[in-house]
Amino acid sequence: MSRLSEQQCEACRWDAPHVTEQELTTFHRDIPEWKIAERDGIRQLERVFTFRNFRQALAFTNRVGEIAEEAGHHPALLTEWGKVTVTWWSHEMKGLHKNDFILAARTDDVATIPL
Ligand SMILES: C[C@H](O)[C@H](O)[C@H]1CNC2=NC(N)=NC(=O)C2=N1
Repeated sequence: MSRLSEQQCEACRWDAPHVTEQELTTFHRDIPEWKIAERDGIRQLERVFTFRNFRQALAFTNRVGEIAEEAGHHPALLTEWGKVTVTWWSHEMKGLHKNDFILAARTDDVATIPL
């Protein structure tokens, strides 16, 4: 199987399958820095990225915005001085779909490109 970040997102509908516990464990190995959080009974992937200042945090936020628009799948982004909190989940299905792991892996990829 190719790396998670290179896999394609599938159309995500409210009745799409949530990741199984086994898939979750497997996919998580590709994105070990991401925390699996639960808010209001909805599982989410969350990671905090740190930067030297607000401008860099904002530039990274926009990069994540670009990959989200390309995929038609959108995260919650909290941009602060020197840090961005990125949270992925599938709103329509109220949980985690493989798409979230793919986008988390792509987020890690864009974070390695110098700003
Ligand atoms: C119509 C449109 O494709 C949907 O509303 C998309 C947009 N982006 C989305 N992003 C995420 N993370 N979850 C969704 O369920 C979702 N739905």
